[in-house]
Amino acid sequence: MKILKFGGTSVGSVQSIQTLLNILRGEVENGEKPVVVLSAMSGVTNLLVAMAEGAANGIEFTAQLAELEKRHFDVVKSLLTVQNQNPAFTRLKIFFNNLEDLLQGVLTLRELTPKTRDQVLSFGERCSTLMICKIAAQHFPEAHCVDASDLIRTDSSFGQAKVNSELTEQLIRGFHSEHRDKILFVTGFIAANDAGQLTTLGRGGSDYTAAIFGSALNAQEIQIWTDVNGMMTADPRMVKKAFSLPELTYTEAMELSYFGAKVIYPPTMIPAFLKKIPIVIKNTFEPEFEGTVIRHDCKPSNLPIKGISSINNISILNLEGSGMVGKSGFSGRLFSLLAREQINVILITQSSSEHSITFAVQPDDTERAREVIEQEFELELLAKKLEHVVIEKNLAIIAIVGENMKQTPGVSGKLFHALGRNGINVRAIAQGSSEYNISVIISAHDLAKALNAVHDGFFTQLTKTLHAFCLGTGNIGQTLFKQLNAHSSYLQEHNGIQVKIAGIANTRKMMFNSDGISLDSWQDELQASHHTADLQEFVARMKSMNLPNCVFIDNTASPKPVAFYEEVFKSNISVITCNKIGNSASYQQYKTFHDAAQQHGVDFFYETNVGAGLPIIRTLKDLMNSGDRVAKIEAILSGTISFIFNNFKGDASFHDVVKEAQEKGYTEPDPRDDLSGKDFMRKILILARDAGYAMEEADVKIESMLPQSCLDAQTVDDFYAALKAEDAFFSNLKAKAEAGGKVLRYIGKLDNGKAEITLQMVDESHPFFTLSGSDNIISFTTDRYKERPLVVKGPGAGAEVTAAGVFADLINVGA
Ligand SMILES: NC(=O)c1ccc[n+]([C@@H]2O[C@H](COP(=O)([O-])OP(=O)(O)OC[C@H]3O[C@@H](n4cnc5c(N)ncnc54)[C@H](O)[C@@H]3O)[C@@H](O)[C@H]2O)c1
Ligand SMILES: N[C@@H](CCO)C(=O)O
Ligand code: NA
Repeated sequence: MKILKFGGTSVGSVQSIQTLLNILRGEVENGEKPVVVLSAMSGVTNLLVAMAEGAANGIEFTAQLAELEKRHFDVVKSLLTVQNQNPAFTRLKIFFNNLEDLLQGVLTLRELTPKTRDQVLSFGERCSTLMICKIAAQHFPEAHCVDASDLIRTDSSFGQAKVNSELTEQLIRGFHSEHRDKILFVTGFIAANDAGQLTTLGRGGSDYTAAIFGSALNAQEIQIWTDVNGMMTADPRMVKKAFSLPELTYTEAMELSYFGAKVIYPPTMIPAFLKKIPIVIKNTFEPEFEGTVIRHDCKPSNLPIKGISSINNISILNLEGSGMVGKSGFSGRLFSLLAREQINVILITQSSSEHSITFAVQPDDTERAREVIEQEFELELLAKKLEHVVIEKNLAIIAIVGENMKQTPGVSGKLFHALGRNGINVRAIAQGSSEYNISVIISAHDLAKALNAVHDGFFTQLTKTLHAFCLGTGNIGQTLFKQLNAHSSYLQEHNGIQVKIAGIANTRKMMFNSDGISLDSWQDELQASHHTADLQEFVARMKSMNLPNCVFIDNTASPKPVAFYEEVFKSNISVITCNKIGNSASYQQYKTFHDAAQQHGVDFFYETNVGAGLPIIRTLKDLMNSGDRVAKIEAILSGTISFIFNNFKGDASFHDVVKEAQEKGYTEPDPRDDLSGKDFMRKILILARDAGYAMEEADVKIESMLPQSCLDAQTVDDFYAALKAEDAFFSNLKAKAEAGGKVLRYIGKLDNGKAEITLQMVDESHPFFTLSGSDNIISFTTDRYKERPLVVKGPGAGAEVTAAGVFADLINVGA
């Protein structure tokens, strides 16, 4: 025997009622004679409340009553044959007349007692059940309408009546045994006291009705038909990646939905829980979907948690003072007081020093809680054994739930890591020793970010989403977007990583989208954006969007973004940069950035600062972290100059080769930065600092390869003109090298803390002789790589390899 309960939306429209009939047909064809429990049509209970409360305040209800009638009559007209309509209209009309009389009474007396209110509300379920039973009878002649107020006995606590379980079960069993051949359609939510006066069962009342019937009749299962796909891993309005859970234990269901349950209200399920009757939550609007089964014996799962629940607005009250230290009975007094005042305490924490107690309540209860506490503990306050109650508002609770966390170390670590890494401050923590639930209190402002970060952290089989804010849409920036676009589905499938570009800015415009800017149309969108670029605002927006796994990417060659790095780190946002200015300005600044990133637990990646995408920074870091010591670095680290020397052959002009290097995207936006040695100097400086030397720019000796006239040029155009005029100078240089069977090489060296860059002519015995294209080469001589150095070599400039390096840094964020 099964119980099928249909909620408001499942009986709310002609279409959903047709689905309901199909679901029922499936059961009947399997030989079932289910008990069907029904809610009021969606929106009807609220309408009844509004009418009743309105009437108590002298407000007319005729129009609302007409609306109520119409909603039911429209269904009757659509789903009952003409000859069956009149009897249904007559019966419904009697209900509406009774309701009207009642409301008229309320209007006249201007008074709405809880008892009358229950009577008014009962019409929602009574009308829907009558109507649906009549419709069902056309298909199933054994349909039989049952008013649950004849069977469920309660006390007289109107609005939230307590069920007399023993008597009720007797009545239900007796009734059912006489109607075994019937399909019973039962009104949810309503009951009656011993005097036969109507009562209601409170929140989740129809689910409760289903559980009461299920328990009384020892049902094999209780199906709860609603409008969502079962219970989910988190609130789907805040966590887009939330997914439906196939199975939960009763305890998990309780814990998960304790905080702001939407799907079911588990306390109502206790009768089913006690008898170990499985509860199946199904979606009327997607009946094939399996939904969630809540049962006693779930299949083992290897996930440490089942889901994350949350309450989006709570307050906490903090009590401190010597008066409670070592004093038994203090918390007893406190919490009995709150219970007496019907103030629901959502969460409690107390430190083992017993000096303070913190507890969470609904915002509406906050002030009253303070008042009653300060009254109750007036003497302690006067004697200064207790401080005044401190209230904090605008907080939220996030809780991870699952029976698997019991005896599993590392679960709380994961939770706090996800929160900490995203800069979410934890105000209070609670974990019961049953280990089913770890709850933390955070700022309400951080809730969505926290939920997503924690969800990503625990459900790693799902995609992890990185939110990137990118500065610079030039050579590198554009290429990065192209690569991300081309590679996004692979990344998602194979690495479980999704990159959303949440912000883009260049020197002219900026734009934002927390759902991710389209990488097909970003150029048009940026062009059309009404936001004028403003770095300060860009950073402020990035912070206020408060997205999880957030990364700031600097693809500019400007010092301006660098001024914001520290602030960005302090906001727990990682920084990736191909811009060398940040790391190569003062050592103090370099150190500040590294310290700030470390202190805030975020990443600072800049692989492309040296040798573009070649693994140079990473290699050096690994050497250092594993306890090696760098004795010497020798390197060619200008892709531009490499390219120039490798192509400056025969009768090629130096000027033309430089132009070509720029066109190929090897040079800095201003090629003088390459040819003056400045770009190389920055790289040597960054390597030296990463190798542990607190060096400054002035400590790097640079032998310039440019004649003074080129260095003096004001603009890039002037520079090219000067270069052209100096063609003979470079041709001579080349001839001299060639005459000796040598090539020109611009080589940097870091030797025991001394750095220099020199122009050399090397013969084929030199390891750097055979370099080609835009290749960089770097050799690390270290304590461990002493005899033969560790060498990294390959193309060290160009948009593709640089963007690829930024891309790789991005994928490693948070790894
Ligand atoms: N080309 C390479 O091989 C290579 C290799 C490694 C590193 N890099 C570095 O990549 C960076 C970018 O080089 P590029 O060739 O793409 O330069 P680019 O001139 O083509 O593009 C720079 C972009 O930055 C934007 N920009 C500049 N100042 C800005 C500001 N204050 N706010 C917002 N946006 C700003 C510009 O609008 C432009 O879109 C440089 O720092 C360079 O050193 C380049
Ligand atoms: N302009 C740089 C780009 C790589 O940092 C070079 O030529 O090496
Ligand atoms: Na590199």
